[in-house]
Amino acid sequence: MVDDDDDHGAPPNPPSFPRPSNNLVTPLLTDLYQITMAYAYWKTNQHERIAHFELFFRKNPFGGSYTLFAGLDEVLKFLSNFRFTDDDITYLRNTPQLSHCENAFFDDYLRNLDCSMVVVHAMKEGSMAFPRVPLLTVTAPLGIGNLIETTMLTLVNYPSLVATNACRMVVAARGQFWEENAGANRPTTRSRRDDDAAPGGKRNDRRKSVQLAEGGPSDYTRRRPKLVEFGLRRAQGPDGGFSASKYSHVGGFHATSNVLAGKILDLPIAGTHAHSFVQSYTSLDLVGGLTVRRLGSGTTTTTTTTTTTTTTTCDEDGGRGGEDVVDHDDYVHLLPLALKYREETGWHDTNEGELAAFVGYACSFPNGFLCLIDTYDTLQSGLRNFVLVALALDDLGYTPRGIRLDSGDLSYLSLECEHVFHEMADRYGRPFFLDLDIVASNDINENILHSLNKQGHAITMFGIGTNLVTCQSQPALGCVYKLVEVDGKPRIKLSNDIEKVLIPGRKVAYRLFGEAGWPLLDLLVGVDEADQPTVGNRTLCLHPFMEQKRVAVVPKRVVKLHSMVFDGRNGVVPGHLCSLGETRQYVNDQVNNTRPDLLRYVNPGEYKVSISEPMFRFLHKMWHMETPVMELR
Ligand SMILES: Nc1ncnc2c1ncn2[C@@H]1O[C@H](COP(=O)(O)OP(=O)(O)OP(=O)(O)O)[C@@H](O)[C@H]1O
Ligand SMILES: O=P(O)(O)OC[C@H]1O[C@H](OP(=O)(O)OP(=O)(O)O)[C@H](O)[C@@H]1O
Ligand SMILES: O=C(O)c1cccnc1
Ligand SMILES: [Mg+2]
Repeated sequence: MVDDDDDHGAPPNPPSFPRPSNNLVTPLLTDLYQITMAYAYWKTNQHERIAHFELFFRKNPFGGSYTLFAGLDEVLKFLSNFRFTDDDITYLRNTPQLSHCENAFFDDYLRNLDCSMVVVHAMKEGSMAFPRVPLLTVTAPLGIGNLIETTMLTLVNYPSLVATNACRMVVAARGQFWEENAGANRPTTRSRRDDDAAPGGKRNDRRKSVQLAEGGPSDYTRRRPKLVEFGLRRAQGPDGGFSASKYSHVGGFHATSNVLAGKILDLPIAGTHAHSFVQSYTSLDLVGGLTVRRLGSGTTTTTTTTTTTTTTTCDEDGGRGGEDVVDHDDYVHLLPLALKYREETGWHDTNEGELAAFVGYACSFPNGFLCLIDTYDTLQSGLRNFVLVALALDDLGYTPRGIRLDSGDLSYLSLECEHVFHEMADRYGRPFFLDLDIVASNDINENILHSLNKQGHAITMFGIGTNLVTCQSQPALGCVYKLVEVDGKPRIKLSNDIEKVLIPGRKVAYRLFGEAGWPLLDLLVGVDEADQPTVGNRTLCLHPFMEQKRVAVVPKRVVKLHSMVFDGRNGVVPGHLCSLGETRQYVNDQVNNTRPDLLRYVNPGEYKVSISEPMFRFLHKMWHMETPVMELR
C-alpha cells in the first residue's frame, strides 16, 4: 500500500486568499528572459503547449546530506495572486527590449494571464529532501509555466537554505532529538525548568564541583540549549532578515529578536540588552533613587529597607509608577540592597557604571533580569555585578533570569559563571542560581557549536545572527527549474558535467522505509511504468548514472512524496498551506526518524536517490539518441 494524501475536488480559493508576505512578490519579480521567452512562445504559437517542469537541487548545502524544503507557503500565495497589473503592462511595453512586441501580447495575453491552467505537485513543506528529487513539479502551458520560474526559485531557494542551516545548528546544539516533545530515546529526567537534559549531560547531584582546570564536561545537570535568531542587523536586507526569522523557526530555532516577524508570524520574540546600555551609565548616582516593589509574602526578603523618597519607580512588570501610586512600605531601593551584598562579598572593585546599568535594568525588568556581562571584565566585574543585583532582586521576591556572554572563550567563561552560580546558591541558599540562563553570542556557527560540545560548556541559550542568516559557509542553494516534458514527450538536457544531465520525463517519487523505521532511499519511477513500488515487494533501485551501483529493497513502508497542492482553477488544495508550527513539528519528526549518520557533522553518510530500471534504460537511450557523434580528424 502506498500512503498518498492527494486531495481532489477542492473548492476554489476565497477571493481573500493571503497575498505573499513580501509585496515585491508579483509577476514582475522575475528575470527579463522569462518575459522575452514568453513573447517568443506566444509569437510562435507555442505558449499553449502543455509542459512539465521540475524544481530541484543537485547538491545538498553545507557539505551535508539533506536539505529541508521550505517556501511552499509563499509559492502558493504567489500563484494564487498571479496577475499583471495595468501598470506592469505599461512598463513592459515601454522597455527597449519589448517595445517592438505586438500589442496583442500585452493586451490579450499578459493582461488576462493567471495561474488557472497551472497544476503544482509538491513535497510537504518541511520535508527532508535529497538531490534530484523534485521539491515540486509544475504542469502548465509553456507560456505561464516558463513565466513563473525565477519567482518560484527565489521563493524556495533561500527559505530552504536557511531552514536547513538552522536545523543543522539546532542538531549541533541540542542533538538529534531536538524538540521538547521528541518521542523515543529522549532523556527522561527533567530539570526544574521546562526543558530536558543536554545530550550526554549528567543527571545526578547538581552541586558537584566542576573541574574547570581540565575544561572537560562538568558534573552539573544541563539543559539542552535553546537557539534564538539574532540576525536581522546582518541579514541581506529586510526580506533576508524577515525570511531568516521565519524559516529558522521552521528549522527549530525557539525565538527571534525580530519584532516584526514576531508580530506578523506570531513567533516567540526574545532579547537581552546591548553593550551601549551598560556603557551609557557612568555612576551609581544615576540609579540611587530607583525602587522596586517588594512582592508579597513568601519572599526570601532579608532586608527591612523601605523607601523614603518617591523618585522613579517601577512595578513588578517593569512599568513606571508615578508618585501618587507609590506605597512607601512596598517599594524598596534596589541599589543599597546590592551594595550591602557588595560589602558582604568584598567585591569592591567591580565597575560602578556597570553596576548602575544592571540596577537600572533590574528596576525596569524585575521579572526579566538578564544582563550582558562582558562590557568591562566578564569574571571580575560583570558576573559579580550581576550576582549582587540578582541577590537584591531575589530579596524582593523576583526571579532573576541570567547572563549573556558576547566575547571571549565561551566554554571557559560559561563554566566559570556556572561554577560561581553554584557557589552562590550554596552560600546564600538561593536555588534560583541553579536555574539561570547562560546565553552566548558572538559569531557563533555550526562548527563552533560542535567544538563547544567537545570542550564542555554551560550555555543554556545561543543567540546566533550572522552565520545563520547569511548562511556564510554556503550562501546559496542551487535549486533549478527544468523542463522535462512537452506535449507528453520527455525532454532531456545534456551536459559535460554528469551531475547536470537531466532525467527526462514525468516521474513519481517514493520514499522507501526499511525495518528500522527510517527511510532507506528515494526512488524515481516513470509515471507510466507498470511496476510502482509496494510494501513487501522487492524493488530494484539503480544509481542514475552508474549501472553497477544498485540495490534491491523490500520496503516496509512506501510514501509517495508529492501531492497536488495547486489545482489550476481551484487554486490551493486545502490542507497544504501549513502553519509554521505544523511545519516545524514535521521537521522535528523527520529529524527524530533519520538515520543518525545522515546528521553527522564530519563526513555524513550519503542518502541514496535511485531510479527504476526502466527509467535507467530510458534515460540512457535518450542520452545516446540526443548526443551527436563527435568526429576526430
Ligand atoms: N571555546 C570556544 N571554542 C571555539 N570557538 C569559540 C570559543 N569561544 C568563543 N569562540 C568563538 O571564537 C570567536 C572569537 O572571536 P573574536 O576573537 O573576534 O571575539 P572576542 O575577542 O572574543 O570578542 P570581541 O572581539 O567581540 O570583543 C567567535 O566566533 C566565538 O564564537
Ligand atoms: O554575532 P552574531 O551571531 O552576528 O550575533 C549578533 C551580534 O549582534 C550583537 O552585537 P554586534 O555584533 O552588533 O556588536 P558587537 O560585536 O560589538 O557585540 C550581539 O551582541 C551579537 O554579537
Ligand atoms: O537581544 C539581544 O541580545 C540581541 C539581539 C540582536 C542582536 N544581538 C543581540
Ligand atoms: Mg558581534
